[in-house]
Amino acid sequence: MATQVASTTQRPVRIGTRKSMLARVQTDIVCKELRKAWPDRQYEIHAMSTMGDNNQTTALHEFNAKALWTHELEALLENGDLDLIVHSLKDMPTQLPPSMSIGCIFPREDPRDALVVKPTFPYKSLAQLPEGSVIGTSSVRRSAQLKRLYPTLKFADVRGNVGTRLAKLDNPEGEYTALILAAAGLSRLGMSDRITSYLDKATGGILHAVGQGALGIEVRSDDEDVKKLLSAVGCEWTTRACLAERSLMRTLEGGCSVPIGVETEWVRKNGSEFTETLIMRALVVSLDGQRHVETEMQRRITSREEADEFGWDVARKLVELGAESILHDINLNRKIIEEQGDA
Ligand SMILES: NCc1[nH]cc(CCC(=O)O)c1CC(=O)O
Repeated sequence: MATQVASTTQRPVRIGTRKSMLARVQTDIVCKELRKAWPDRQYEIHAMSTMGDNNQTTALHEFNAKALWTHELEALLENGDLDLIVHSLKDMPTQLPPSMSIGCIFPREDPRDALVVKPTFPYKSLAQLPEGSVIGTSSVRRSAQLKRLYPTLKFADVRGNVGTRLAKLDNPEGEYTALILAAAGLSRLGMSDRITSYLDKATGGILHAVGQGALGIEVRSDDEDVKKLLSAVGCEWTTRACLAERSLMRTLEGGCSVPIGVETEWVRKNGSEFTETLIMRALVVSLDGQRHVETEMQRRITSREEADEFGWDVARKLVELGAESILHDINLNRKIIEEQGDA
């Protein structure tokens, strides 16, 4: 070891991630692309468990869940122990500290949500589930949209990483009939065969989370070296679509705890080639699924700034349609929960 000569005098690129299997698989994707683009650099992967991984009991929506996943890794990035962090974009707060930025966004996996039915049941879709079936999901975005469409289903929290959740579903004594999970996570883990059906606006009737299926790379805003490395590996189509989604969410001040669903789609020419026209479908729904507003808009997007502006305009449209009063009630509800928590 001592005689091994480093191929470069530059310091290694230190990549931070969480410890879950999904986080590691996603980090390997990023590391592999960086090696391909910059073979002369060295890369180190540091996987850490975070507070979000360790705390499985407190309901996710009771505090700022996004900050929970990212805070500890961000502190290491800030002080230089890490050079970049690989996140599921959906878990990244829409507002980063000024010293941090998104260096790039990687190509998106299937962004849809998926229904995963317990293997001992024959049901092939949500519509086939009997009255009172228990759906495991901790996402109010998923449960609120589904309550609206399938009022006879029941919803229960399910925590832990993807593997843990599937084990809870498969447990013969378990309470869940089915789970809702991101198709992207299952696919990256090589478990797409667990998907019973896909849920999107056209088929399952629900819209996915902002940034779902994409990987966001967080860097120090002033680190030109790492930003240059990342400029060779991102995907500009995914970046613009996701920046528009994040701008929508930021404008509506939604976090994990606010049921905002979205779908973005680049209009294709001749069935395949992307054009610069982006379609966005977006929705805000009350926690009980009783009230909702939704819209669909499309616009030509030629820069990240235009993407940002588009998201803002779609949010304004939702507000015009009445999103404000739904969001107001949700925030009120959250405040009451927090006050009870203090007591
Ligand atoms: N909140 C957990 C989380 N964060 C990212 C993914 C899946 C991968 C992705 O959406 O990019 C998941 C699991 C899930 O929602 O099923």
